[in-house]
Amino acid sequence: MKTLLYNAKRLNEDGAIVETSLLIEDGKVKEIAAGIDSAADQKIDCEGHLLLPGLVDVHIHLREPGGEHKETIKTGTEAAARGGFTTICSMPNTKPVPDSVENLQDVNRRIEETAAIRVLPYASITRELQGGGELTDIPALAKNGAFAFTDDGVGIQTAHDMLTAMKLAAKENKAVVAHCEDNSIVYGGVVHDGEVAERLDLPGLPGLSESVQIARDVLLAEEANCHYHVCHISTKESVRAVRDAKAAGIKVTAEVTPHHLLLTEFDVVDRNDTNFKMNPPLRSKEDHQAILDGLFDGTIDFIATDHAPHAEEEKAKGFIESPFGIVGLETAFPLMYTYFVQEGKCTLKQLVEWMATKPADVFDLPYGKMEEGAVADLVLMDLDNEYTIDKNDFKSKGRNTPFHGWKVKGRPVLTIFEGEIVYDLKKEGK
Ligand SMILES: NC(=O)N[C@@H](CC(=O)O)C(=O)O
Ligand SMILES: [Zn+2]
Ligand SMILES: [Zn+2]
Repeated sequence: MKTLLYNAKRLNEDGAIVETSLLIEDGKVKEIAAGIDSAADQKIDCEGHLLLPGLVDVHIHLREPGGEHKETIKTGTEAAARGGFTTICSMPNTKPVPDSVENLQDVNRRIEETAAIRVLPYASITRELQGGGELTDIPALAKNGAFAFTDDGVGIQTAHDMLTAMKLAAKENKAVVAHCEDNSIVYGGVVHDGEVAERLDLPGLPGLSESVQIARDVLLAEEANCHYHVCHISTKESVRAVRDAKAAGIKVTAEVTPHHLLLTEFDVVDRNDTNFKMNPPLRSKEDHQAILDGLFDGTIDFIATDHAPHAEEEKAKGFIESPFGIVGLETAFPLMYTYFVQEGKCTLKQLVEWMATKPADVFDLPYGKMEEGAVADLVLMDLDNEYTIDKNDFKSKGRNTPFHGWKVKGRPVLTIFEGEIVYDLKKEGK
């Protein structure tokens, strides 16, 4: 089976946009060159749009099994494809938790049956995602399809448990991926512990609960010689701890979310708008500047959405009672393109590195690059397509976004996974 994508553009080595065509054969990129004139079973006119490697997101929540009213593997992967993603890694805070080989195999069976794109599932570090207590059988889970290990949603509370997990994961050449939160200094917080918490009279979540675990964990990672990856980094001190650890040669990497790059605590203005409630919370202006600096100097390696869908009735319970989390898969690229690339904060090449190449490289995945011989995971972006984000338009079941109504430019129009079309904007009649 051959597919020819013609009349397209691509980014060259220097980040310039040049004319191209691309030939797919049997699910792989066969040739990338201008004016390929080959016989093909299918020819697609790219209408001058930009071909990029399919985006990669190593931090998303699919909710299946156990939370199908929030999202399913089907709806979550359709949302991902619509957002231009072809590889996503699913977090283990499901019911049941993938904390045994049997449960992990069940997740993989479901993925095989219903996923629109590639899903690589995490297994948990602890039984039932308790952040401590009994650890899972990390060697067995590693040998049976765990992408990496995490208790995302909770922090690992003791150094002993974290060290044991890291030593086991390192032996299997797997990463430990950490939601960093020391429960002893969280104090029931729901927004950043700062000016806005006081103004809105909401309990504050101190940045220290995150950074103190990162500072601990980088030393444990050094001892265990383990790849340690920090989820959704959000504070100045956290960035400093990662920067210092990298300088010391420790195998640490970190991700940041689009919402922490685009918003601060001052965007939380309404005590009832829980679309601004997520963990970690939107932080101070100083923290925001530090994560920008960290992303630009390479301390923070890439962007991940932390797509966390919740049902509307759950999010309607107010700032104290509602669950933490917002969706992100369908808005990440347009938001980052509009508010970073278009505003001259970064180049398009940098954005593609942060959203495709680097997350794949950090986890040794053979994706995230558009090159001959690679799996044909591609996205066609219409950089001139202007529209308004509408939560009611999402393929995700989640409507919990703080970006509803934002004007954006740049939109995936066609997503190709292993050589097959998995999303086509034209079919939406847009
Ligand atoms: N980020 C969130 O606010 N929520 C996530 C959990 C998590 O990523 O910690 C969720 O599963 O809803
Ligand atoms: Zn988390
Ligand atoms: Zn998460």
